[in-house]
Amino acid sequence: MDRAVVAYDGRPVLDGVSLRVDPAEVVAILGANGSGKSTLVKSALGLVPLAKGEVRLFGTPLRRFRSWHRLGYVPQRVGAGSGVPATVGEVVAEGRLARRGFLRFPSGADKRAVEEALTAVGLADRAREPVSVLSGGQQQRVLIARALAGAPELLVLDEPTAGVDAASQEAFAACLHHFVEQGGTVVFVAHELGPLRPLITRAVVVHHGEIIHDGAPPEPAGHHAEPGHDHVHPHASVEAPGLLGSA
Ligand SMILES: Nc1ncnc2c1ncn2[C@@H]1O[C@H](COP(=O)(O)OP(=O)(O)OP(=O)(O)O)[C@@H](O)[C@H]1O
Repeated sequence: MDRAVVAYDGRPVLDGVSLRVDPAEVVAILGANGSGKSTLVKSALGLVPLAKGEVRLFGTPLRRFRSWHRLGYVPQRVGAGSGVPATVGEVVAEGRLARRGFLRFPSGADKRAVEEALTAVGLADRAREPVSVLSGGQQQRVLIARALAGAPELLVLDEPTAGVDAASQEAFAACLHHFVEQGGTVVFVAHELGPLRPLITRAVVVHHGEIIHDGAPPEPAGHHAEPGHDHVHPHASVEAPGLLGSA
């Protein structure tokens, strides 16, 4: 994306942001609440219009981009179980639609892709259950499986681990690791890196609609690593000055 400007009701929320992601990168988009992280990701996918600037996906200007099967998107905190009752397997199968077209019945390859995606997130045995009976973290894993089922090259996730139980966070980290090993590219929004920290190759910190750091992941503050430090500072690692190195 090049000099992207996004405004809601005339109020700028992204202020001329330029960002390029190359194949095989694992990029964490960090920043405080309301800094513009979700808006950055959504505008990069054409879900929010740009007031100025340009977005290219896989080198193609957004308005001409049609290869949506090349990317998988997991939105922020949308309960997979909200609204229509659906089973885990049905939700994940939606992830195949961009590949198979809406009017054809699922092929053997579609069914295998759904099974593999559910296995990757550790929910293979839950396919026939209604999504609504799963925990929040498990529902988030269902959405990740839905994105993986389309066999994307690029996975974009908005706060995949926010409010997610530890087991789901670990399952997600393992599945991301596998995806990256297979040559996948990942961009995700996060408040805390947690078990994802070892996977990321680059951190982009957004502050008031601008990128204020792009490079090495910020180190956790020293005292946070001390045993016995148990109270939570969700944004401390990205808000505290001096944690971002010399950038
Ligand atoms: N659809 C919208 N209409 C109006 N204002 C919006 C809309 N979406 C987001 N905003 C505002 O734009 C700013 C940036 O929001 P955004 O969701 O991009 O931030 P964020 O960094 O992802 O925050 P969070 O960590 O809380 O998800 C916030 O002030 C938010 O209130």
